[in-house]
Amino acid sequence: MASLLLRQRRVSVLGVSRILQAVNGDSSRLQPESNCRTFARFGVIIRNYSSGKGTAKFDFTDLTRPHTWYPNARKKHRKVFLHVGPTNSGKTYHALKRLESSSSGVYCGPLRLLAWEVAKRLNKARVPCDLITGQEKDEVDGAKHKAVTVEMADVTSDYECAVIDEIQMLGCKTRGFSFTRALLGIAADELHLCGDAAAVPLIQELLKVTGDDVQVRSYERLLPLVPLEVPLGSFSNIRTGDCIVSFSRKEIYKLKKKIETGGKHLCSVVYGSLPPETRTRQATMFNDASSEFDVLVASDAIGMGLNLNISRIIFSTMKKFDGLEMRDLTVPEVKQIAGRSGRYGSKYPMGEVTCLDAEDLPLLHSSLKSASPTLQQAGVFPSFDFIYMYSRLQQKRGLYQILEDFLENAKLSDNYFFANCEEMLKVAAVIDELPLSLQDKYLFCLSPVDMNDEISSQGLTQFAENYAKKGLVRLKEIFSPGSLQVPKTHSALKELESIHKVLELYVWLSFRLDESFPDHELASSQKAICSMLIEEFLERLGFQNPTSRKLNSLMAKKRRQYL
Ligand SMILES: Nc1ncnc2c1ncn2[C@@H]1O[C@H](COP(=O)(O)OP(=O)(O)OP(=O)(O)O)[C@@H](O)[C@H]1O
Ligand SMILES: [Mg+2]
Repeated sequence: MASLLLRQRRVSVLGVSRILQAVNGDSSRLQPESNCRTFARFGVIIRNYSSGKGTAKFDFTDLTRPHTWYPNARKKHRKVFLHVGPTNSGKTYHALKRLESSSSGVYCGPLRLLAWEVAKRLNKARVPCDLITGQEKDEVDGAKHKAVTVEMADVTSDYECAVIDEIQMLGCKTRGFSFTRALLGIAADELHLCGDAAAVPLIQELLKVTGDDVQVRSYERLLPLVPLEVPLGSFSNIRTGDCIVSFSRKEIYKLKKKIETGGKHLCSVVYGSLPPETRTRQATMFNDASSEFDVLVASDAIGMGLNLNISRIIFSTMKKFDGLEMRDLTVPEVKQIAGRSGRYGSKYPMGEVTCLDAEDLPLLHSSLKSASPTLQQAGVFPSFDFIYMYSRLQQKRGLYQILEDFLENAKLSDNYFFANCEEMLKVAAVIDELPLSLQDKYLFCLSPVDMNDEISSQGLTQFAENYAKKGLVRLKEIFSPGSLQVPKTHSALKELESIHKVLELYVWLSFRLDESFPDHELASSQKAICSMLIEEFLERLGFQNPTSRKLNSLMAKKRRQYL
C-alpha cells in the first residue's frame, strides 16, 4: 500500500458473524446524547440504587418509553405534518417551503447529498444555512437554519420548524434508530415528516404518547412514471438521460465501459463507496444539460430523494446482494430507484423505467403496482448514558460484553426493535483490550469505520492504539502526504477509496477529540486530493479506449470546467 503505513494486522471479530450492509449516506451510526441532565438524574438514582437504602430501583434496561428521553421536545406541543405520497410528488418541496419561511429550523436527511442540496437551496434563497454532517461543518454567518444528516440532529436546541426527510427509514435495521431519535427528540414547534405512506400508522401510534398534534397531507406524483413493456435489449439503444442501475461496483465499471465503447455517450458514475464529494460532482456533471456526461451508471446510492435529470431508469438486474445473500429487490427499493426518472422541473415530460433483460420485466411491473408494506416497528438504540449506568451495576470488563448483555436484557415495547449493532460490536471486539475509558470506546464504536474494508478497519485500530498509548494521534504516523497518485488499475482505485475512508475517519475523530487528533486540516486536504484523483481515474477510463479520441477532447474540456 503506497500511502498508508498501516501495520498488517488481521482484525479479530469475536463472535460477530455477519453484517447487514448499511444503507447509503452518512455512515456514523450512533449519536451520544451527552444529556447532562439525564446523567445527573441517573447519578442520584444510581447512588440510591447501589446503597440499597429503600429507594425505588431504576431499571436501566427498561427502554419501553423512548419518548421520555427527550425532555426538550416533550415541553412542546408539536404540530406534526406528515407529507406522504409517491416519489416525485413534491413532499420535500412543500416541507422545505415551510422551513424557508421559518425563523429557525433544521432539515434532517438520510444522505449527505440531500443535506448539501438543501443547504445550497436555502443559502441561494438568502436563508443562511449551516451544513453539518458527520465529517463536515460548514457554518454560515448569522445562520439560524441547519441542513444535517439525520445522525447529527440536535435534540437539545429549540427550532420553529424541523423537517425529517425519508421518514420511512425509521424502519431501517441499521440507521432506523436515528430517525426515531429525531422524530421523538427534535424540539420544534412544527415538525414536517416526508416519506412513504407505509410509515403513517406507525408514526401515528408512536406519537400518541407525546401529546403532539399529527396531520397527514397526501400528494400525487407530479409527472407520470411509465413502466415500459420492452427491455433495453441492446446497448446501442442507450440514449441521453438514461440511468442504468447496478448493485455491484465491478458491474458499474463494466457498464460504463460498454456504453462509452459505443462512442456516443460519456457516463457519470455514482455508487456508495465513492467519496461523497465525488458522487456530488458526478451527479452535477450528469445533471448539467451542457455536459457531455449524458448517461448515468449508478447503484441505489441514487435511490433517495435526489433530483436528477433522468428520463429513463434501466435496471441491469433486479437482484441485490444484501450482505448475506442475493435477493430480489423489495417493492420500496424498486419504487425509490424508479422514482428518480422524470423528475418535475427536469427537461423530461415524464419518466420511463425498464430492465436490461426481458425476464426481469414482470418483477419490475408488479413491484411498481404494489403498495409498500406498512411499517410495523421503529428502530431504537440506547444512548451512552444507559450503557454507562448499566456498566456500573455490572462487573463486566469490556464494552463488547456490556453491550451484548445490555441488548440481551433490555426491554422494548412492541412498536420498537433494536438497531442492528453488529458493526459496533465488531469495533468493540477489536478495541476492548486497549486501556481506554468506556466513553472513548463507545466513541470509536460510533465512528464511520467500514469494518468490512480491511484498510479502513486497520486504520481505526491504529488510531485507537495510538490514542490509548499517547493521547495524541498524528496523521503522519500512518499516512505519507504527497504519496497519493491517480490509480491505474481497479484494485488501485479500490485502495484509494479505502484510504479516503481512513482519512474521513480521522476527520470524524478530529471533530470529537480535536486535541488528540490535531491534523484536521491535513486530513481534510488529503481527503479532497483522494476524491480528485478518483475522479481523474473515472475520466481517464474513457481515454483507454482507442476508439474514444473524440471523447478524449470532450473529457479534457469537462475537466477544465469542473476542477
Ligand atoms: N409546487 C412546485 N413548484 C415547483 N417545483 C416543484 C413543486 N413541487 C415539487 N417541485 C419540484 O419537483 C421535484 C420533485 O419534488 P420533491 O423532491 O419534493 O419530491 P418528493 O415527493 O420529495 O420525491 P421523493 O419521494 O423522491 O423524495 C423537485 O425538483 C421540486 O423542487
Ligand atoms: Mg423527497
